[in-house]
Amino acid sequence: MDLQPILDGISAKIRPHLSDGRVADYIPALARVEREQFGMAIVTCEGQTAQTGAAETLFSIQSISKVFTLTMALGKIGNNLWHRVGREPSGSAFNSIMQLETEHGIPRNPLINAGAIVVTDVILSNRSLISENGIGEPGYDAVQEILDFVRLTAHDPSIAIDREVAESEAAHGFRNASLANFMKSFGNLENPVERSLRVYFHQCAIAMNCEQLARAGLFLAADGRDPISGKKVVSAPRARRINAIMLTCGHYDASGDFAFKVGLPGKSGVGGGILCIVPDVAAIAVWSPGLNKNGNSHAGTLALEMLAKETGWSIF
Ligand SMILES: NC(=O)CC[C@H](N)C(=O)O
Repeated sequence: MDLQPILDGISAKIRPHLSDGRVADYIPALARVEREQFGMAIVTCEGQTAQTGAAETLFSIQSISKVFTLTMALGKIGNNLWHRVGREPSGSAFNSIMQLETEHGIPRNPLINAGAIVVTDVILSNRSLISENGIGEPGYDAVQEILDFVRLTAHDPSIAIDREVAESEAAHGFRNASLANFMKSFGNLENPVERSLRVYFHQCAIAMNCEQLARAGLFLAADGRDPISGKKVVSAPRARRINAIMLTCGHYDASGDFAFKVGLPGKSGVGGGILCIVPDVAAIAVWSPGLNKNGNSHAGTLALEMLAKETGWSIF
């Protein structure tokens, strides 16, 4: 299938929709991103690539980082993760605190903020790297390990953290701090709250473009093995399960709607990006900063809907 004309067509059709939605404004670094931007990139399991629009413009991956940290945490503690975080859709906003009280500090799933903070805590407690003098700021190593993992899967060592975004996440992260403190009170965080939050804020602030993101997610489309390098990232059953969680939980309280419209596992972030997996076929990344009321990219979702329709790609 020739993907380039399909992407070019979507790019033209999406234009009138780029002014819909609102750019995330909880931190200044995201609030000043120009809304009318759109980029999309596809990498197939056979190594074919196609891209359109601002596919090389860096954006803040935000919650899309939760897919990479989930993969890492499962690699470290396997199914023990499920004692500390569930795998059910939450049906509520990404930063909701409500369910945590009735569910005793166990977040519904790893792709909402509370769940991702637990996942971060697992990474912190099970770091592979030890700082040079062994007594350095322990959080530093976990941040570096997450960044290294993303660089490895994307095959791009230039990927970096936007320090300004990371700092303002911390300066404005009152809601995330409440989630973390609440979970700590139930004994579901092993590390000091500030340390887990620091790592979480830094993973959200990783800056990537659509090309890099699609490449980084490709192992999830190919049974956990990077089909281009041949390197195994996770086992096939694990890749299948990460995809299942993306499908059911990747768009917060709009996960059902995304499955209905697009029919593929996907993970969104408030930076306007979405990573989408077509099992056995391709990984797709789309970016447009205008968000719908659920905090998911408005034009990005629409573009994926168009792509699914035109290619027939769906898991259903
Ligand atoms: N949905 C998101 O992308 C949320 C990430 C954001 N940094 C937060 O923690 O609130």
